[in-house]
Amino acid sequence: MEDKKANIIATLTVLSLLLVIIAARVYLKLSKPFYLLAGVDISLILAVFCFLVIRSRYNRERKNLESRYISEGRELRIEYSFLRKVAGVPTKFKLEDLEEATDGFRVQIGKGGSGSVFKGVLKDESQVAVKRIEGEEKGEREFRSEVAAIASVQHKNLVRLYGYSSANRYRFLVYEYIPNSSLDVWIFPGKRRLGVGGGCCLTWDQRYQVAIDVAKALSYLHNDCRSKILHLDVKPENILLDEDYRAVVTDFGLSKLVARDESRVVTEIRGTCGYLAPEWLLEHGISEKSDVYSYGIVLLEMIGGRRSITRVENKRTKKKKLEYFPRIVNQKMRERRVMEIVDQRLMEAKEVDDEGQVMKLVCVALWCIQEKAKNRPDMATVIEMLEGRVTVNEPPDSKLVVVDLLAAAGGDDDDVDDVTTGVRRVVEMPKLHIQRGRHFRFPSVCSSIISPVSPR
Ligand SMILES: Nc1ncnc2c1ncn2[C@@H]1O[C@H](COP(=O)(O)OP(=O)(O)OP(=O)(O)O)[C@@H](O)[C@H]1O
Repeated sequence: MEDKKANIIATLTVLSLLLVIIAARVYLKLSKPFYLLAGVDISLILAVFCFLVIRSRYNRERKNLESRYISEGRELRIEYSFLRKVAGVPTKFKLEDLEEATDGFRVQIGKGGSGSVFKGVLKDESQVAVKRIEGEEKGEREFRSEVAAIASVQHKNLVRLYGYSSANRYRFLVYEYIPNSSLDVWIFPGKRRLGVGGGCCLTWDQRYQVAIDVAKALSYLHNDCRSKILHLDVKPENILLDEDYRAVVTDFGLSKLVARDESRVVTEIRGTCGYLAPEWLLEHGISEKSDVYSYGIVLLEMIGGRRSITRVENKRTKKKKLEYFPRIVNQKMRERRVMEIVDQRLMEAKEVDDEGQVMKLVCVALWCIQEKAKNRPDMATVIEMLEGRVTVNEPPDSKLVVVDLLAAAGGDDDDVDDVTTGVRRVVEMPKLHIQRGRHFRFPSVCSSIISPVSPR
């Protein structure tokens, strides 16, 4: 605008100076005053030209410099945000940023125990999943532990936290977006992806790879971080699949940071029924082996394409009772009939021909769900087993009584939906007392469901 103004003034000045010369020529003829005036006029016109040339050069250079600074600034900003991402420093977002990114929280891609998850796109075009934590006190606790735990971790099989926001009554966590939903929709028939449809089935090889990926993520959390991180909510809903169907573990809402030298911690019961290790009930304190247990249950669910606990109806009495899949697997493994427990859809598609590999996965799973935590392998050993560097021996026989009890503790005959759907429900757990002679006293809610209780 200023440039234009200056150009107009310069042009008008030149024109008026030319007019002065013409007028002088008419009135003064070729007299001495005319030459004097013409000389002054021409010098002024030349001065205006020089001013215009210098000014335009100056402007050009200024513009060049400006655009260089802008692009350098942008590069710096990109570099800064890249470094933040690489260093894993979560950004504090404004609520308006998240509203804009999610288009007013329009596309919901998930719902869990602590809130809803929405799809969004940030200004730098990265796709994100924005988790809106709902609920007052519980939400605050989960929010804090999630930020604390995940802010410091960097592993390709663990979800990345881009940032967070704490505005009004909601708190938000902003994660990288993982496109292929969670493992449950890929292994359990009939499960649907929110807003996308359903009926998906992961191949055997993909399942085996997912088993290795999750083991690596957990091993990293247990062994390679500054503090030991216990996830404490390992289940198919918290295992996301990326574009190549590789696993990315998410949801650190229940996780716990533990000092390296602490072998066990005592904490209130948290987790999802069906995936809780027996030590939660026995009140001995929990450890990373509690994650190993939940992982073992997930392995069994991947092999069988079914939940570890299902509700079955007695054809004769029409009474519903809970069926416990790990016990069936244990029995089939001892009878060397492991192929009978493999997901029927995979068998029909003739996808699984390596019985040895099935046997290996079953044995690893049964090792992981050993009732005594010390008998379970650590996650690093599980990786070695799955990748074939360590021989997998047959696990000791186990009645799985305590485990069965824990599974059942989430619901009784009329109310078992939560235990059979993987929805987190931290129930008032029945206290299990160890009496002399090592008998267990079972509370009434469970006594009708569990199978033979024997002194152990
Ligand atoms: N980063 C992500 N990318 C894509 N989808 C996601 C992402 N995070 C979560 N989801 C979807 O949202 C669902 C619920 O997420 P999440 O498990 O973190 O919520 P939650 O409230 O903590 O659940 P819960 O506490 O019951 O385990 C997931 O099962 C998944 O389908």
